[in-house]
Amino acid sequence: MAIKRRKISVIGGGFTGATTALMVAQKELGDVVLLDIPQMEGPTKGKALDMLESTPVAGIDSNIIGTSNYEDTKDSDVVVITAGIARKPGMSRDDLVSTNAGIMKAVTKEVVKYSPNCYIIVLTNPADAMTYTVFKESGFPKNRVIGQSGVLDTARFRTFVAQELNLSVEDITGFVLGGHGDDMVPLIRYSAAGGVPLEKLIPKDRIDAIVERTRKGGGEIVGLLGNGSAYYAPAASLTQMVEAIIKDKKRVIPTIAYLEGEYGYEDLYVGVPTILGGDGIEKIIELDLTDDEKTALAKSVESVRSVMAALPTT
Ligand SMILES: NC(=O)c1ccc[n+]([C@@H]2O[C@H](COP(=O)([O-])OP(=O)(O)OC[C@H]3O[C@@H](n4cnc5c(N)ncnc54)[C@H](O)[C@@H]3O)[C@@H](O)[C@H]2O)c1
Ligand SMILES: O=C(O)C[C@H](O)C(=O)O
Repeated sequence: MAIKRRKISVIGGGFTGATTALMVAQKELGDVVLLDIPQMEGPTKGKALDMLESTPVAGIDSNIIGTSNYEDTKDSDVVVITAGIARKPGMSRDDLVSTNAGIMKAVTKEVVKYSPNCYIIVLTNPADAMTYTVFKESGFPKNRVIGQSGVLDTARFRTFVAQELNLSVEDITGFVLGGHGDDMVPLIRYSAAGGVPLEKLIPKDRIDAIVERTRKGGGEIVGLLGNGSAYYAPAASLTQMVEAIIKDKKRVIPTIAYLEGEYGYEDLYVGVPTILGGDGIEKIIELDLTDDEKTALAKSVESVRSVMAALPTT
């Protein structure tokens, strides 16, 4: 049988969706379908065509189409959900919960109908609660519903550490645990520059400042943009996750994963280190935490649970 290209659908053709479609295509991970609501069909088709016309210049053989018809997403290998509203200055991600939960339910029904075997990556905020909503609505096994926050939060942390030390971003590693909110938990003990623990390289007050900036990293961009939220780094993060699945890379990266007892929590989607490969979340890595880290994680989990309590019940 002929080998076919992979198919990646991106639901929501706004800032993050369109940027993700382009980045995924630029890595030749497969053919890309960008879908938005019928009222946005023209702009969605226009963005996709514009991207497609960049492919000869870039030397890329990925087809890219824009649509509002879910039939075009049929048999996707990976579906990325970015549909929904984004916050504006003065809002928290949690303010988006009821609107976006409704959108998640509607979108998930269609995604599952046309791609019953796909892997779903959820970006829409509040991301932990939205990933949970998609999981419940899809009926998929937990390894096939994955949320994005940790790659982005860790990327922000790595950026700030690299700036602080004037070192290559490539050599900085880190992990951010917990919910995608202002009380996320950057794990300093597991962060390093070229293998050297950060605590040996950066004074405590500077580390604390970097942790604080990382926690508020989304808000920093929202404040600067004035009308929307970050999309380049989020799209790059989604692209890394799509690549990990499509190429079965078995990357050790933080994702929003469903916990069934890991870290002491049940029936909850929250950010933890995972192995992401050809079967989605193949493993959750349980790190030993100090009492302080456990307390910080508990506080972050509490925030996620309070957002989940606001999820519509029907
Ligand atoms: N988890 C993260 O790290 C992270 C990072 C960035 C953005 N986000 C979130 O991702 C979401 C999208 O952000 P954005 O900047 O792309 O916003 P955006 O407003 O630019 O795009 C959202 C798009 O979704 C579309 N949409 C709305 N309802 C839809 C539906 N039912 N079906 C299909 N499409 C629909 C809109 O028409 C719009 O084009 C927001 O909720 C934002 O907060 C999360
Ligand atoms: O901050 C936001 O609202 C968007 C996203 O979650 C981010 O962290 O950039």
